[in-house]
Amino acid sequence: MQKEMGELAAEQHVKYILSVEKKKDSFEAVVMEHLRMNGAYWGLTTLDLLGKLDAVDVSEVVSWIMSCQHECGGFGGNIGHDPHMLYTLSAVQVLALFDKLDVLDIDLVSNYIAGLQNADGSFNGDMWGEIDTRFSYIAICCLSLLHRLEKINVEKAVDYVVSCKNLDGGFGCTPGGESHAGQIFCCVGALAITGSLHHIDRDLLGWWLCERQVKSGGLNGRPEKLPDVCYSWWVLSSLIMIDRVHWIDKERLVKFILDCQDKENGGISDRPDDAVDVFHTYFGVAGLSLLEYPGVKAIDPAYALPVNVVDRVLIGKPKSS
Ligand SMILES: CN(C(=O)[C@H](Cc1cnc[nH]1)NC(=O)OCc1ccccc1)[C@@H](Cc1ccccc1)C(=O)N[C@@H](Cc1ccc(O)cc1)C(=O)NO
Ligand SMILES: [Zn+2]
Repeated sequence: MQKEMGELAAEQHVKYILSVEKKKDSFEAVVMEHLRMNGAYWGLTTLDLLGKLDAVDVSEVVSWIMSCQHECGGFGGNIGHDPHMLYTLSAVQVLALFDKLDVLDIDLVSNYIAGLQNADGSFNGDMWGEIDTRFSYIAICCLSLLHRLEKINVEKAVDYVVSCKNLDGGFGCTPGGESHAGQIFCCVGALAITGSLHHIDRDLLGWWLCERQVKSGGLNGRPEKLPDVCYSWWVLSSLIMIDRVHWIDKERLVKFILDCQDKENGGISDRPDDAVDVFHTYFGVAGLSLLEYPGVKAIDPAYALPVNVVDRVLIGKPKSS
């Protein structure tokens, strides 16, 4: 039956995610081939948020993930692809989802990440040396999940992130870089995980963030830009971490996300009537989770993983025998 506008077509989105996992020759699969490790994280976290992670073959996914690991400890975006921070975090996050972190040589992976820190506290994305606050977040999030934060200089890592704070209260990818919602998520997330949120002016940054909401209810990434579902994550998770989420209209944002669904074939697009993809399906469902939408599991705004997964990994529970 035709669902009225304001409903999450959860079963359709589950079917869509499972279909993308299967199709190897689709346009999306080819375009995203080098990002396949990220795609696994987006798709599988969506399934878990919708309570359907048991629909996948764990051992098949785990062996594929491990076949992407290099002897240096880092993971590539697909089999045979060069290792990079981006894919290493996604691999760790997926293994955490499955409660399979014990398949990892934890010290090998954490030495790979720690080896990418520079003297000024910043991080390179890989051996080619691109520096970006994205990689500060990835290093801190990953090492926190692996209980190996002591392998890096956390104080210098925090100092570098703070050095990227702008006069508008936001953060850029390097010192002096323009404020952008994605970079703000990375910097706020890194500070949240290291217990360093006191460096943030919550009202100033909260104002910049709540100004991202446009009349349609959607959020954009920078002033004057179009709204985009993935910013429902980058902006919203940042607002929640600094306790200013009440400054936006949550109902209208829910409506914007629901309007971006393809309710027949499943999937969520960046804005209404655009083509759906796994990336925006994940960030749409994750956004609804942050908005406490019924039927969606709670997600942790800093770790971008279901709360029950974060609790299990950080607090740890005796492994079920
Ligand atoms: C690499 N990438 C992006 O650059 C997206 C593109 C986009 C989607 N909607 C609007 N633009 N942008 C993006 O993730 O921006 C958020 C962001 C920017 C900087 C830092 C962190 C997050 C997306 C993939 C994508 C490409 C093209 C179209 C859809 C998805 C992506 O992998 N984003 C990564 C974060 C990221 C962002 C930028 C990068 O250069 C690399 C990685 C992520 O979300 N990991 O979980
Ligand atoms: Zn987007």
